Amino acid sequence: MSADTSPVSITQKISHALMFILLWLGVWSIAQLMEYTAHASVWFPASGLTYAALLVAGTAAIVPILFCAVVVTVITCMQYNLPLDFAQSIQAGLFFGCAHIIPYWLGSQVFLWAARSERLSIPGLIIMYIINTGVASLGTTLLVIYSLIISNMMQPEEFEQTWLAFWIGDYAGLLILAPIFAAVLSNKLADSRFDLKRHLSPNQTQPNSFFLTKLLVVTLLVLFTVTLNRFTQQPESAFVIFLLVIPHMWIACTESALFNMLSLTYSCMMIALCTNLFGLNEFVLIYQFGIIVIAANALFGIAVPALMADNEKLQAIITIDALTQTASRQHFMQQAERAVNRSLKDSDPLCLIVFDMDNFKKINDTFGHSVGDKALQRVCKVAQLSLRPTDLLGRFGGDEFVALLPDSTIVDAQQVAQRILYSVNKAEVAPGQPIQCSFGVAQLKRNQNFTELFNAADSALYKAKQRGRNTVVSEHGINAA
Ligand SMILES: Nc1nc2c(ncn2[C@@H]2O[C@H](COP(=O)(O)OP(=O)(O)OP(=O)(O)O)[C@@H](O)[C@H]2O)c(=O)[nH]1
Repeated sequence: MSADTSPVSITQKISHALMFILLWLGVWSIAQLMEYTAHASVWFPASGLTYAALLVAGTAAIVPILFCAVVVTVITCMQYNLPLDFAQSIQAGLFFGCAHIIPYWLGSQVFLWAARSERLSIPGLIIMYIINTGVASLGTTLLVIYSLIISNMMQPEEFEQTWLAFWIGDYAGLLILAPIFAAVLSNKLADSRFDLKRHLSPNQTQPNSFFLTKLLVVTLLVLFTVTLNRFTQQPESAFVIFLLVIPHMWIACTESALFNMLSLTYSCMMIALCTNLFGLNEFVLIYQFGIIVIAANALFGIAVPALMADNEKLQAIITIDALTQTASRQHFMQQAERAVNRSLKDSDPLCLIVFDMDNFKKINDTFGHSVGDKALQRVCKVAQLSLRPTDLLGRFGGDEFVALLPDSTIVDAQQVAQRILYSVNKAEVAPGQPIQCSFGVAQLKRNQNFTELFNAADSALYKAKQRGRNTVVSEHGINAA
């Protein structure tokens, strides 16, 4: 068995490693296009890929990334004509690889632990992610610069002017791209250790309306900022880029997490390319900070649709009885109190029917709880068919139900109760075993409140039980015809 499966898993591992290598080198080449000074890009997408790969694939991602680190170091040595021979550049590549991987490995494992423990809410997890990636990218920055210095690829005095741009570039790549790469990789890998979809509400694969308009606003704002900055050559005009927070919050609050991240990637690519094209290297740190602030804000926005969906679920739990899909006791009481006030104010009649299944305990004991549950559901379905859309059916607990009938007199309500009883009797728990119910009906009087109305209907129900069950009794003790 293992002889059969191990070659497949080795093949899979090799194909995953090749995928990491191709993806990483591709992403690194894109970053090269956006490099505005030696060793520093406006943002560094490869950092996002490294973090995501370590998060999703764990140690399996280390060797391919290390290999890529060596390859890009050899290329960089040639690109900058650095005085390193081949063996030295390989050694420098290994140093760079370790310095790049170790902090991201630690950061991703801490994040994985937090996500798996499920102790943090989505906003909590996002805060944790923003801090975690910030610290990890700072750690990587310091270690990588140190590795470049000891490998003679960078002079110690270059540290001061490089570290901040280096850090922010890595941080931006991480903040924006790691979630996208994590989603792509966890889809591709069968043994993924992290599934982003579990933590966010299921992603829509289609954008919502006006998505293109939102992107157009983003595009115009970036173009406006870089044009203004180009003409004025003043740092003040570069700060206009922070206004991107507005369209990105609009996108974050109205689009799924996927389109939120894609639009952020689009903005960052645009900013990086435009600052290059418009020759704004002097102000690039402002743009980098703009990217970080916009991305961190938009990440919080991801939580909004998820929180709204959670809220809707909670609202449904509070207002609807899970078994019968009728109004919960709490919701029914709220609605009934409002209806009572309205009825008293407008002098409109209002009635309440309280009904309870007969010998329900026996049904449970004889046929089991699940048959009992089905009987409860059946009674509600049948009752609902006899009610108007303006009536409200609720479950007060166990096998006791209530129906509120606005604009109905006691005669109307008795007829409705009779109709329900008739339909309920036609339903069977088992062949030859019809469901039976007892009903109490009452009409609201002047100066009564809901509790008094309920007590009147409930004591009518008590009489119905005393009179042999399976009948309708009104508050005056009269059996309905
Ligand atoms: N299957 C099921 N049983 C429930 C549920 N909630 C309460 N019960 C049962 O409903 C039964 C209600 O029993 P009783 O209050 O004695 O009422 P009854 O047997 O209908 O007797 P009468 O009302 O006097 O006719 C209890 O056995 C509860 O365990 C539920 O959600 N599902």
